[in-house]
Amino acid sequence: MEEIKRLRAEIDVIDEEILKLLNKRAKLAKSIGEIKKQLNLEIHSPEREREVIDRLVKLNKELYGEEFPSEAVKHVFREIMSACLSLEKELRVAYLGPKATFTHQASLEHFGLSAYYIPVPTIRDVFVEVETERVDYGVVPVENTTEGVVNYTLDMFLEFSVKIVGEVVIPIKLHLLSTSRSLEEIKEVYSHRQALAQCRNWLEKNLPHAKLIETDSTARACEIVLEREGSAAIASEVASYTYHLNILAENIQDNLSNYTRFLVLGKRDMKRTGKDKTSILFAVRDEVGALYKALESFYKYGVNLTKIESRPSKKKAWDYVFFADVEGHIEDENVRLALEMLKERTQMVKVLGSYPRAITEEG
Ligand SMILES: O=C(O)C(=O)C[C@]1(C(=O)O)C=C[C@@H](O)C=C1
Repeated sequence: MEEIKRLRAEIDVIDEEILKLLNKRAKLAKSIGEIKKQLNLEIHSPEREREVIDRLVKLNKELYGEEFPSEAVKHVFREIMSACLSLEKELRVAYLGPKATFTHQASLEHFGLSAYYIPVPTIRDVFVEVETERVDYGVVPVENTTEGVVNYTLDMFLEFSVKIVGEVVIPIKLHLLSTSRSLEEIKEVYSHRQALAQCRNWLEKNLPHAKLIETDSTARACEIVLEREGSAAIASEVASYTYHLNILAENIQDNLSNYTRFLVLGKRDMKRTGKDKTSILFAVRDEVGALYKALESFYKYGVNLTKIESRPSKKKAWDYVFFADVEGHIEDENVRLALEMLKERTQMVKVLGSYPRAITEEG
């Protein structure tokens, strides 16, 4: 016990030191904010934030052998910079709500707890908020490892001129939430279509007679469940706290490594960080080998194509557009040349954005 007391006293001294340094850091950030305002510069600098995190994770590995986990370094500094930024400017972020959706969780992970979050009811509304500059950023889901692409999000890029300025990838852990305490009482299960689909096998095995009802979001399912006895929602752990629901069963998704990718939308071009991705939209001519010729542009300049999706153009029947992700930034020479060639070989090319790749557990 004496030993614990002594060690805690040491921790107290360190905590005070951390606190002192945090306040010193906040003051410096405020000064940077004032200079940026005078010079009319963009206050939020995601490129700088990325640089800070990358540098510290590297130091943490090289100097300290990750005594403090690098994953935690990312989270701690995410929050420190979120708080410092809030002293310079209020960052407004719209996301596909309501509160406690996975998009909310992804937004918090990307912008930290100190941003001002605005839940909006539909993916289209997120695009509208960003396009009309009522918010600085928007966050929408775009694809899931089990269920595939969120077509609705891709289609919005045909209508709006917002840019992709970032991406967030989070593991999706789905739980069965209810006001009831036992599985036997559950007659109805509410959730978003994709969440219900992701738990198909578990539901067939454990609740074969329950009625499955689709809702607009996992969070909306929780709101309904609060008012209906004998019902359960499939939603996140954050939703269980937010709506004060019991977790009846944990991790019920069929595929245990289930991830969703979200896009961060904004209005400006992002600077090159060296770990970037570029998303493009293109339409090919109606002729033999058109897609082959288009994709040859990437092959010729050694640009790695990480994803390609086709969607109806909505202009003409059987007319398609392609959404593609490539590695690199539009200012990288090989990406620039590949896009020039792509423009010559297609009907239309629209760069949706070059942005820093998601910070994942692998780094
Ligand atoms: O370096 C800056 O430009 C700052 O404003 C400071 C700081 C930080 O806390 O490190 C805060 C907000 C920016 O988005 C980036 C970094």
